[in-house]
Amino acid sequence: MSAKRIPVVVLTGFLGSGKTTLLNHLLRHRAGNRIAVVVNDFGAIEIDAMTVAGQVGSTVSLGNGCLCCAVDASELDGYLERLTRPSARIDIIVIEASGLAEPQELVRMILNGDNPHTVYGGLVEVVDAAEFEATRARHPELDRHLALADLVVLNKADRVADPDRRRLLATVAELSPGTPVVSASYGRVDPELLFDPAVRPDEDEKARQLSFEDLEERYGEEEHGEGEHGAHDGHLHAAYETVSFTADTPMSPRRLMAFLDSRPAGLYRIKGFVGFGAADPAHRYAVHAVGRSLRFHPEPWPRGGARSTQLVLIGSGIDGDALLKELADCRETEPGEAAPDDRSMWGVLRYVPGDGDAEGGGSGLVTQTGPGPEGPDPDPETDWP
Ligand SMILES: Nc1nc2c(ncn2[C@@H]2O[C@H](COP(=O)(O)OP(=O)(O)OP(=O)(O)O)[C@@H](O)[C@H]2O)c(=O)[nH]1
Repeated sequence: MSAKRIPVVVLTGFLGSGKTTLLNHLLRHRAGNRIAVVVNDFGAIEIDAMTVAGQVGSTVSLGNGCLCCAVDASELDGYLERLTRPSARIDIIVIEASGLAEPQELVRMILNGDNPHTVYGGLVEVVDAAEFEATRARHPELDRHLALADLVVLNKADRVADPDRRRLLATVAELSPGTPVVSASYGRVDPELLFDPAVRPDEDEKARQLSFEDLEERYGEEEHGEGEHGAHDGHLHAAYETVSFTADTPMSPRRLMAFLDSRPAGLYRIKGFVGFGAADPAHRYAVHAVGRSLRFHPEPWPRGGARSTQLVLIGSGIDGDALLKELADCRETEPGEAAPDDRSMWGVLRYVPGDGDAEGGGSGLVTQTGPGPEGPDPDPETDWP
């Protein structure tokens, strides 16, 4: 059998490190390669799948739950089987793991799969340069994620000063000796790093990458100890709770900003889309909170879909029900409560990145509608009010 085997690359990294951003960059610069994407969202609403969808023909979503603990690995096997049919003409498959996934479990699933048309294409670990040290202090297990990586992308380089970036590069090099590390902003890495045959494992390169046996040796029993959370003990997601919020009534910009300003420290990640009704009828606002940073990206509403707000909140030690109630209270109480010409959107617009801070082609940024915020625009990434 001489049919080419399709590399399956696993893209991992802690919550909000920039995996979807990097993936979208790759999809925009794929140099003729046909890429299939498997997205593993954590949360009942598949925000990541929605963000990637539209960029690529073959996006499949594995839905709610952590792929690393998929009891039913056959769902992934089924997708891989479909994606590797010759009629799909796929050159490379990228699995974007949830921000709480255990990379070794994913790698194990791929190495252990019996699909003769795929080959493990390596693990890309995305690191958030601005959050890395604090995240590592909370989750020392991230060190071993780095140790497994075939390529580390130190992302959000724009958010750290050069000496800090150099220190981080040195730390990553120590944790993952011999692994190539590139720093990037908005995931803008050279796609060749993933697609180049030099990175693709072929028969001779097996020695360089992990084998199933290596994994079993390193992580075999230790990862599967049964405890309070069953087989998930020690997994990042065991400590996190995810809640999903949907509203068909527009959100009040003022009340939503008050909610975001006072969000609890444990609420590490918020992502989704917000509709502000009459305050900006033409756009929905993609929202991303990662740690204390907050961003809104206005984009035209997709045609034909319902104009609803959809948010996923992920945190540790959070009271999910209370947060959902608070969010429900952020809905407009009267239709058209926030008008386009009042100042209600100013709080939101402070967190829309400026031109010099775009993610590059196709990020969907638009110019601000209505009057801009007064005074100089603070750096929305660092200036938490
Ligand atoms: N300043 C800055 N922001 C970035 C960079 N890369 C990504 N972001 C922003 O970080 C936020 C999270 O990015 P995503 O790509 O959604 O992160 P993710 O890892 O897919 O998130 P999860 O799937 O929730 O784990 C978004 O607001 C991005 O625009 C970067 O290099 N610099």
